Amino acid sequence: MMRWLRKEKLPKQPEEAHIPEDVDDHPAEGALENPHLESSEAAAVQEENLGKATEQAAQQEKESGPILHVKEVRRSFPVGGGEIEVLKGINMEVLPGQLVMLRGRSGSGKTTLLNMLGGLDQPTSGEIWFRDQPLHKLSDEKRTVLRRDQIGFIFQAYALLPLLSAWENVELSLRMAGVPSHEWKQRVTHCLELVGLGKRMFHRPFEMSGGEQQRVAIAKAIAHRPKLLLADEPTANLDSQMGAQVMAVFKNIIHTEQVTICMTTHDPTILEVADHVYEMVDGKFVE
Ligand SMILES: Nc1ncnc2c1ncn2[C@@H]1O[C@H](COP(=O)(O)OP(=O)(O)OP(=O)(O)O)[C@@H](O)[C@H]1O
Repeated sequence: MMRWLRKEKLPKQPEEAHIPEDVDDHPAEGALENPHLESSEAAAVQEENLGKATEQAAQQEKESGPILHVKEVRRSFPVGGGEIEVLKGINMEVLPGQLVMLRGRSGSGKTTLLNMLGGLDQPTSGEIWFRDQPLHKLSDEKRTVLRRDQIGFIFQAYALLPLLSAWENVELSLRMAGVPSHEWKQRVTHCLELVGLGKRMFHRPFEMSGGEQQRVAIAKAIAHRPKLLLADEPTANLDSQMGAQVMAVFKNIIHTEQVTICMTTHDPTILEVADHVYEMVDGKFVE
């Protein structure tokens, strides 16, 4: 049976993450009560313990070396009778729990590199390691499995199915990732609440702002608990306030979901939230 979500039982967002609260005062239809939160005191203890556990997990991950290691990567494409070299010797490391940005002008090669970090494409030469997996050598099949299990993607244009509600969009990604159906309800609720959309769960994309749609896309991308989230210009279609909200969600999920984020951007105003910025010029990183 469906129940109302009582306000005092909503999980708190960390203060530093300015994720907007839903303005709608009506509780979300079908939202779940959390049976573990018997009182506000218990909730506070639970939250504190969770915080400690996630910090420890993040620390352990950090100590275990990079999640991505890119060595001398080059990528050429055949064009006309010749070839164009788009990536010209890229080296980078991404540590677990980092928010890393690739910044550069249009055509500098950011998307080409991001596609390779996610195993959508392979380098002409060089190496890309995802943990102990050599993405540069894996077959299409193995890269597909790795992507499905461990990587989430977010695009500039949200990539939501327009006739499905926010809830159904997120649920669909769990179905596709092969997550057991008994986990869907709790996980979809959790992910949508995490991105500040607990009261927009049953809206369809056209009933939401661009920023809200992008936050649904984030919930969808993290629902199957990927280790790595790749985002191609996730704030490009948003105004500065909505862009800042998306960045606040990113900072938040790094801690709560132990995810690592690598994103491309043109936007200089969001660079300050990055742990590391790689500046790309004509297929190379510059200082
Ligand atoms: N499959 C391909 N075949 C030929 N050229 C390609 C191919 N993919 C990318 N390129 C070229 O590589 C260059 C870099 O493209 P890429 O999309 O990586 O740049 P970008 O920095 O992400 O640009 P933007 O910010 O506009 O998205 C461009 O000149 C593009 O035309």
